Amino acid sequence: MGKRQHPDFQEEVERLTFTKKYMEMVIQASELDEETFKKNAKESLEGIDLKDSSLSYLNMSMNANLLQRTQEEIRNLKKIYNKPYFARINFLRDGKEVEEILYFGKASLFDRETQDPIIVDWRSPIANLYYDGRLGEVNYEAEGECYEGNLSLKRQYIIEDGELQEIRDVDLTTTDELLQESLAGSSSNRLTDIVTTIQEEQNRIIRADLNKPIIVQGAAGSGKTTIALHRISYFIYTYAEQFRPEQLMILAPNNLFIDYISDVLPELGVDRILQTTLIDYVKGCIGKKVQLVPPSEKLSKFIDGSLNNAEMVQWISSFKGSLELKDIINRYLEDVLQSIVPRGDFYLSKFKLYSGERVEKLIVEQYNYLPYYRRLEKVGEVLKNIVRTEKKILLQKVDKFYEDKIEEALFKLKLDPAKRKSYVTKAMDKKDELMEEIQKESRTAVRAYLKQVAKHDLYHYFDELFTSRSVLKKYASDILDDYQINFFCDYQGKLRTKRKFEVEDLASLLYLQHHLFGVPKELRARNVVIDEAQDYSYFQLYALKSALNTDMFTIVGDLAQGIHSYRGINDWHLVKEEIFPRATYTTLQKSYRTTVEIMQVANEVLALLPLDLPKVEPVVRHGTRPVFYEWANEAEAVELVLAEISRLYDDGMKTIAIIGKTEKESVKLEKLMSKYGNGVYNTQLLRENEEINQEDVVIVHSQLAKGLEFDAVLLWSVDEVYSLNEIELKLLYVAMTRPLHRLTLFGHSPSVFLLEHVGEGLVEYK
Ligand SMILES: Nc1ncnc2c1ncn2[C@@H]1O[C@H](COP(=O)(O)OP(=O)(O)OP(=O)(O)O)[C@@H](O)[C@H]1O
Repeated sequence: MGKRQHPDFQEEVERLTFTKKYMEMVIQASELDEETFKKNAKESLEGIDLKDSSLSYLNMSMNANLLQRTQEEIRNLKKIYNKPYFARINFLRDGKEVEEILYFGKASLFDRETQDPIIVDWRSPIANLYYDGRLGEVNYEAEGECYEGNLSLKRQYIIEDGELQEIRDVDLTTTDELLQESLAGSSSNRLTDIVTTIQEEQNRIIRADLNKPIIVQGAAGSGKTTIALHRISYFIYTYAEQFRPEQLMILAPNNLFIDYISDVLPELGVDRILQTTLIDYVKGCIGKKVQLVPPSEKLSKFIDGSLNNAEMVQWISSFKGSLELKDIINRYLEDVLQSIVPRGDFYLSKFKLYSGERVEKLIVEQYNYLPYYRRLEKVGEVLKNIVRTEKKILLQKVDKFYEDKIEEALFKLKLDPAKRKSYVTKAMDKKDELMEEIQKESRTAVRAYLKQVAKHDLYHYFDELFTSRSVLKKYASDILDDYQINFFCDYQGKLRTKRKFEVEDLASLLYLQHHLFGVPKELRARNVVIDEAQDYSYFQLYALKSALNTDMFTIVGDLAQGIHSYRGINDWHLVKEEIFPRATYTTLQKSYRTTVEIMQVANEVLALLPLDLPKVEPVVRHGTRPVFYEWANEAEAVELVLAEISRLYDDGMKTIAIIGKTEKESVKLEKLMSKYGNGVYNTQLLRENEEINQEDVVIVHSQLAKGLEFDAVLLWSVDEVYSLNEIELKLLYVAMTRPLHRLTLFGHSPSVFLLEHVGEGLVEYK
């Protein structure tokens, strides 16, 4: 059927026109409301009644809320005006006679008089029928109730610039048509929203119980990042009343990645959420400079074999991320806690105001929900209050005591006049002295009492535990042997001399910071999304959970891409059992990014990994086989690369990346391109804190390419070859799974990409 020959096409054009008109009207009316609210705000500010401020403030804040909501409504409607909806369903509820016709879009719009929905938000419960339901008998849940009925139509719309281009009815056979088209499109170096084509398995994750953590092991290109972002959007929609977007946080692997996902969040109606990296987050929590050894340095050294004592360095990296280290720190913290309990009772002058035992109880038990140093502050506050109230009573008592004595001397005791005089003077002096002492000490007693506790900064504690062999041994002797303890302390000692930390240390730093000093309120997110979570360590996840005091995490990752597995996670079940016992664990096996031909080759590399992961199933989309070009010298290699880039552009590829194995290799590739490339194509050597320039051919190393995607990828090996060890296999797998459409390999022999392990006929050799 031709594009516009659908029998309902005209009717749908009319519906679209109506919807747009209605939106215009609502926008206009809301803009008028906006003016009124603004005027009200101005008037209530001018006429603020200082005597009756509570009522005025109440009015003002109500008005401000209305203004904010109206502005948001206007913003949302304007945003979707050119594409108000993308799908429709016809649903006959059981027991009803008239079908509901519902249009789904990225925001909702209701008829202002009847409250009937004109557009239904894709995140509303009933939208499940579109994503989940086949035609026929279906049901959906809303607010704990299950609604059943019959779904007779699922229709998709292609609307561009506010004009209806095409409509498609989705039945059992054609469900994937729009998905196919959307995947066949071009990558813009930017992640996009997928609300129109969210698949059933993805929808389940987006809408999985929002009150529980979720762990997703997803194949390369299965939509993990995309889904995690859609889940945030769904969360904010569902809990709009309880959560502000600022209370949500995304932890991304680097700033390049944050830039890569930055377009999709506003598209999904989520823009004020905290987006950061683990490194920046921990720095923010500590509030100090943390000088890190460049995180990729160790990986590069592992790869090029330049590490001394690699086995022990590997051990130390994984130990720093283990929950055993957390146990050791816990033991140490118990002693730290004892060390901050002031010794002895609290006195004001010679009067005991509070027993040491009670102070200890406050610190160890009563305030155990607070960081240690906050507990001390609290004790300070308690003692100050006591001083404030007790001081008056004490002064009165002292006054009375000496006045009684004086009176006795003057009127009751039989003393000779000289003695009496001296007695009275002494008593008066003593009284003055004591009262003055009480007055004076009342200002200093608390400070003096707490001063006995030696205070230190975070690094002191970190160093004390990790660089002193005797201290570490005290807490770790049943976990580590002497050789390990000595190695650990020496290793940390060297880092301390350089005043540096490793990325692996972030877990301990955050954990100690949380227990000793606490994390700033604005950084205590209530819901967290972690992407590329396979690169985190168990302890990092544990420390984050403790510091944030919530287990509301969405954790997505792929063990097959765990290039930092020497320090990261190897087993999601351990994460679930030991850190997030309430979590739901789920897997995504389908890849939406890559063509069947490319995925077949990547799957062969995956099979070489010592991991128990099933093959990735590409969504059926065919392309050309990956091609291998053999070169004899560097100049020839560049020539071949340039010719391929030209072909790729001719074939309509928009974003192209050349991926080198390591950072060093990609620097070399950039040099070769500028030496022999005659400036035919602009290249951009990608670094961590850069934005991708879409027009340029991007040169990037495999580790940094993780998470990104391009229309076409050229793997180019000059000096560096991929070998069969686990890290390098993972790097190769990551690199091979970046393209949407085309993969070309350049090397001086097929074995540099381990192609001898790839089944015959899967790669074309030139
Ligand atoms: N349901 C879908 N409809 C359309 N496109 C989709 C769908 N799911 C995923 N995609 C696309 O597939 C590509 C891969 O998605 P994404 O980057 O989220 O995957 P990932 O699992 O995070 O990948 P990786 O682990 O390799 O980084 C993106 O271009 C995304 O837009």
